[in-house]
Amino acid sequence: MRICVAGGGAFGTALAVALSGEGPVDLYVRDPDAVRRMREGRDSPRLPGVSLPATVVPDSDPDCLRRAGIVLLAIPAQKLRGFLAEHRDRLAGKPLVACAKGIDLATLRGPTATIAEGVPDAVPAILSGPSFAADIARGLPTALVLACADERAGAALQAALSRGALRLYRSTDVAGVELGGALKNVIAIACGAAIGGGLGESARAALMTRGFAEMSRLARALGARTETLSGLSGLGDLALTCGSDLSRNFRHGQAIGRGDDAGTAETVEGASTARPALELAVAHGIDMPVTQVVADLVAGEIDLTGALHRLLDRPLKEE
Ligand SMILES: NC(=O)C1=CN([C@@H]2O[C@H](COP(=O)(O)OP(=O)(O)OC[C@H]3O[C@@H](n4cnc5c(N)ncnc54)[C@H](O)[C@@H]3O)[C@@H](O)[C@H]2O)C=CC1
Ligand SMILES: O=C(CO)COP(=O)(O)O
Repeated sequence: MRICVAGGGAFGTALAVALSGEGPVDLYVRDPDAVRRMREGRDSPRLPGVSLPATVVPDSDPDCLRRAGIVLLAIPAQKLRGFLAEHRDRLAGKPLVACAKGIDLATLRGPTATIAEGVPDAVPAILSGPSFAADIARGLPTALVLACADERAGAALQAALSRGALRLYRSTDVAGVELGGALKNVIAIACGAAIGGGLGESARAALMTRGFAEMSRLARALGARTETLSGLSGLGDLALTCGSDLSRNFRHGQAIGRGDDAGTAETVEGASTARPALELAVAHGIDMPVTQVVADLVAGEIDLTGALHRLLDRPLKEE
């Protein structure tokens, strides 16, 4: 079955490379100049040092989406709704695997609900878990989780998308897998800010642990299973992203913590997910102090000192 990866950024390109060992994989990239450069140089500026196998087929003709039996959507969370609206007819009836980690700012929906609304007859699924694009592209061992509400479709996708070093677990807990991936990015910004601001490793561990507690509270309130959050998309990805400056979310936080200009050039999903996560928390009566602080830090409404006081001055409580 022909696979098409939509989105020629770091993750989409890495997935196309990893999946291309068993036959050609189309990589839909909307910019024809970028496609020409990828075809000529067999590389991508988003993945320095990685060469694209001949079986990765960059294509700016969106009809490659129509030809595919499975489409992986490596499009950032805030761009997914627009992408689906533009290509709705080409995507109709297919399994669509969202690879984004975020919550839509305008609708407060995760990627699979965005797919269900945008392409009602598609089979929505989500792929998430600890994985830097550069690791996947180099064929380093990676374990991810693929969640699909339809158990049979999920098992078929798991089989079709697993490769030697790319090991996919499956789940039917779509909400848990989506929220694990989306919310950990927010906590990674908090950890980056702590490290960038010189607050120390103990502060990072505290933020990871209390951050995980609030991620789990919100996910449970939204129908997720608690054990999903303790899995790859949740605790696993939290450990990766909060502990490494290969993470863009972590680096964004580091810049904020140092008082530098954090910039807007890179995709930093946690910066746009903090606010909608908070709106969902308020709607469900859930306390998310770390997420609140990140939303305000990212918006420039408080600085690191203000954030620190906010968290430390909270009333003492049971763990
Ligand atoms: N980079 C990584 O290591 C990982 C990224 N992810 C997730 O994957 C998603 C994408 O991330 P990256 O690829 O790293 O970001 P990126 O910024 O490198 O690439 C995003 C790509 O999406 C394309 N795009 C945006 N709107 C589009 C549209 N309407 N039509 C066609 N293409 C469009 C952009 O042109 C760009 O090439 C994010 O949600 C991220 O959290 C997940 C795991 C690992
Ligand atoms: O999601 C990721 C790793 O699992 C990538 O993290 P960043 O988007 O923070 O770089």
